[in-house]
Amino acid sequence: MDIGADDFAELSPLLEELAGFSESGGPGVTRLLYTKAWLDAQMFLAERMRSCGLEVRFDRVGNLYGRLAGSMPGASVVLTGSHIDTVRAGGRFDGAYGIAAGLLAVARLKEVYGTPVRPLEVVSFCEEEGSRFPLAYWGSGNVSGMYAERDGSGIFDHEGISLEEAMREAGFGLSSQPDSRRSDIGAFVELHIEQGVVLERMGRRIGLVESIVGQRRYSLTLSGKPNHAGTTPMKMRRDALAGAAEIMLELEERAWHAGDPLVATVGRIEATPNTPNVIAGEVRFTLDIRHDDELELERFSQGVLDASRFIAESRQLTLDIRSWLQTAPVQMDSQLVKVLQGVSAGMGITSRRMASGAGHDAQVLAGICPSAMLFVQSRDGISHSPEEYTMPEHLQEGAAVLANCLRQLAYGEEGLR
Ligand SMILES: NC(=O)NC(NC(N)=O)C(=O)[O-]
Ligand SMILES: [Zn+2]
Ligand SMILES: [Zn+2]
Repeated sequence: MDIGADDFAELSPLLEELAGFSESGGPGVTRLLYTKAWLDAQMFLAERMRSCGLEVRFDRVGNLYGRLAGSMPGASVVLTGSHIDTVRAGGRFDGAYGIAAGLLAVARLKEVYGTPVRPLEVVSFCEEEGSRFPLAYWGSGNVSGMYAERDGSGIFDHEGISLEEAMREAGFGLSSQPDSRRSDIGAFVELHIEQGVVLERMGRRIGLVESIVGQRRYSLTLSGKPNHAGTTPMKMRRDALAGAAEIMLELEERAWHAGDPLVATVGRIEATPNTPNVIAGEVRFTLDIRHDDELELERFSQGVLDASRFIAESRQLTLDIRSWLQTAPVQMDSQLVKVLQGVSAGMGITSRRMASGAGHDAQVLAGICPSAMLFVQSRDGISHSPEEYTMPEHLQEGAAVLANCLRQLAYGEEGLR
């Protein structure tokens, strides 16, 4: 008998508990890499994994694993899970859902079917969003080899704390801890909220992700001359904030012109000294650019950077550009997508193949093992916001589909390369 949505009544309370691990003050959930809220959440999950009878371990960068050993010697691991970090003032489902559902799914499989053939693991990746440090996928990237632990040096957060320092402060980065890099994973299945409106509009319950967009992220620093707002005539100004505004509008206009699926965002801006009666001497801001075609993505990004240089020069500003994320669009494993589709259909649950405009750990894991993703609906497509919401019945249904997929992958003698 298949596991069903009713087996996951504990899911919403677990997500509620996880949402409690947040920087205080709200709104929404803020759980940035290696902060106290982050560490408390990982420790809470570790305890929960232990109480479900899983073997628990942290790796060197702070990824947390719960493992159910398999009976076949040397068999590759079937892995599920997602990321524990959030954006600033994010929702309670992005990332946390895939971990909570994965944990309960593995626990339920253990209860119902006992020891699997292949080892079954749930992971709580330490970081995916790129919200604290100018770097994203630190967790899965250390697993895949996209990053090495030493890449944490020379990367600083807003307050000038290095990634390396923050990692050590949280109790990681020790040579006694297991190396993060893995080569024993046979398949990765990540369950996540859609964060868009496709499923809701189409009236489908499960999204089967076929591809994930490519991304570019940059930090731009424009420098001009801070000066008095009252005594400096307009023609004598070198106003970094006005220059930044012009670049932002140029970016937006180019993005409109390029059309779907190109999207471009300036999500963060900091002006110095950020005072009403001082012309801004320096402005730092970010660019986030995405497309499902690598050539288009690269062409658009270079065009925007050239235009930004031109704007800076014409305003006598200096421009420093730092590129800190470049990911190519990634296809999910077609065989695995078929497995997920078959399981959904077998449970009588409607599904739809789709692309993801959000980045995910699954795109990083795809570099080392067959990877695929399941989506559930997001109310009104809202995410990266305290308003993020998915109905409990949808959450539970997604967990049940995940559990049955994991069962197919880990409890059969065949099916994995
Ligand atoms: N699922 C996500 O929200 N991912 C986000 N984070 C990364 N790293 O892409 C994003 O911005 O799309
Ligand atoms: Zn996110
Ligand atoms: Zn996410």
